[in-house]
Amino acid sequence: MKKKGGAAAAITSDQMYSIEENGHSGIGMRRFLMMENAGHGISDFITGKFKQQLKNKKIVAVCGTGNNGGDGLVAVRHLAGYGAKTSVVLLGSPSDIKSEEAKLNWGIVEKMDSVEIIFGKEVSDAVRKKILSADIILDGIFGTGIKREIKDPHASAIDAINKSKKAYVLAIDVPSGLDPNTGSVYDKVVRADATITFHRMKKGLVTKGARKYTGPVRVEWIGIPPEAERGVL
Ligand SMILES: NC(=O)C1=CN([C@@H]2O[C@H](COP(=O)(O)OP(=O)(O)OC[C@H]3O[C@@H](n4cnc5c(N)ncnc54)[C@H](O)[C@@H]3O)[C@@H](O)[C@H]2O)[C@H](O)CC1
Ligand SMILES: [K+]
Repeated sequence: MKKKGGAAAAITSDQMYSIEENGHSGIGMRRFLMMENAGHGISDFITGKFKQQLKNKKIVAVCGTGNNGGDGLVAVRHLAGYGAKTSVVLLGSPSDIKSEEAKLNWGIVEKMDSVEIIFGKEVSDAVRKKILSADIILDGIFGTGIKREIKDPHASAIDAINKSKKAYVLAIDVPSGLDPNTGSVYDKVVRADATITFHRMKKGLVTKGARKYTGPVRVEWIGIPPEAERGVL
């Protein structure tokens, strides 16, 4: 019998997108629900790791404008409820946010006084300081959607995360900069303390050498019915 969660069960990003689409369009398990489960899974991981002792802990979600960033937005919303000092750094402008589900979650955090929001197309000194002073960093820059060379502001954000000496860094789905299919590094990559990946293990996370970027990897089921895998796996 093949071991679930190991290399044998790992899937590609294309397979993941097909499963997601089958779940969304075929079964009606909508993407915003998947994102909610992903974000709650991240929050649950952090509350478990810190034994719910999050009062006044500085948590910074560094988010791109794709759905990896959207997962980060959901996570900070949950974590704000535990008394953490939560911030979102959006690498881009709110009008660049791509999907409906990520826009929906941006609209919510925008209305929360308990979440500080910083956005822009450059990593300013203030943003760098914010990242360096964090106790916990959620890396939501790139997930399965990564393509092409990494430039600023993403490159500087990855550098700032890697410079942090004290923060616990949790990679959302994939450490940003790691190819989810091959495990090769684009130009730079987040060095995470742990990674939480969704639905199934991704091939790139179990390649030789990936572990130094991923840390231990947890696979989190996000409510996509197993039936959505029919015809894909
Ligand atoms: N089924 C699931 O597992 C779910 C996963 N979720 C999360 O969604 C991401 C994938 O989201 P997507 O929007 O497709 O891609 P990314 O967020 O990874 O990509 C961001 C965005 O950035 C663009 N881009 C790619 N490479 C670069 C680059 N080098 N420089 C600048 N910009 C770049 C790209 O075009 C994208 O638009 C997955 O990892 C999960 O975290 C969902 O929440 C729900 C279900
Ligand atoms: K990521």
